[in-house]
Amino acid sequence: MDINVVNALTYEDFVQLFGNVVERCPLISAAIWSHRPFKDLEDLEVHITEFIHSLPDSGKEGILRCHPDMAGRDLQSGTLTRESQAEQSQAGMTTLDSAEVLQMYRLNSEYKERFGFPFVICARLNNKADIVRQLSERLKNDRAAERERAIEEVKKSVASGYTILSYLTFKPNCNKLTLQKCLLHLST
Ligand SMILES: NC(=O)N[C@H]1NC(=O)NC1=O
Repeated sequence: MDINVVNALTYEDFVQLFGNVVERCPLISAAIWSHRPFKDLEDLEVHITEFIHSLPDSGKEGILRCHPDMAGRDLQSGTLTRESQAEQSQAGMTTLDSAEVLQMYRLNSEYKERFGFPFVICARLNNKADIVRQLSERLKNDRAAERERAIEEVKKSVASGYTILSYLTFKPNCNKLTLQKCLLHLST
């Protein structure tokens, strides 16, 4: 896997490719571009999660507030990003019945009222039952503990099963030349 192509990207192409690795937070990729060259894609993921970890509480809460609710209005109105749409769909959020949609709305509303940021979970690692259970259980946390718990879920979305490479193959609408250049080199 040739990481040199990623390291050679202009910051414009880098942000276009990786800008939504953290939902609706392109600033993070724009910032870690300064840390290239990356040893490999795992090193790139580590830089992203370390940047998040280094933020003050207000910055971490800002990242959380950029996440759309699970089964929320963005899903209902079709305004989720491509990544979120796939993640929420995979977790069963697109096949809820009306009672389940109402339950998620009520739990999300209670959560946001209590914490001032939305319930965030790595949807790809959870199913519908997990999400409802975690939302109900995490409502009982204190604010500081829940902020850190939610940020851990964001980091799981960046690292674990969701490698940056799978992200790369996932974004066909980004700059074709950049993507083809990356995939050609990264797959060798
Ligand atoms: N609220 C929330 O966790 N939203 C995000 N999580 C995820 O995996 N996809 C999303 O849209």
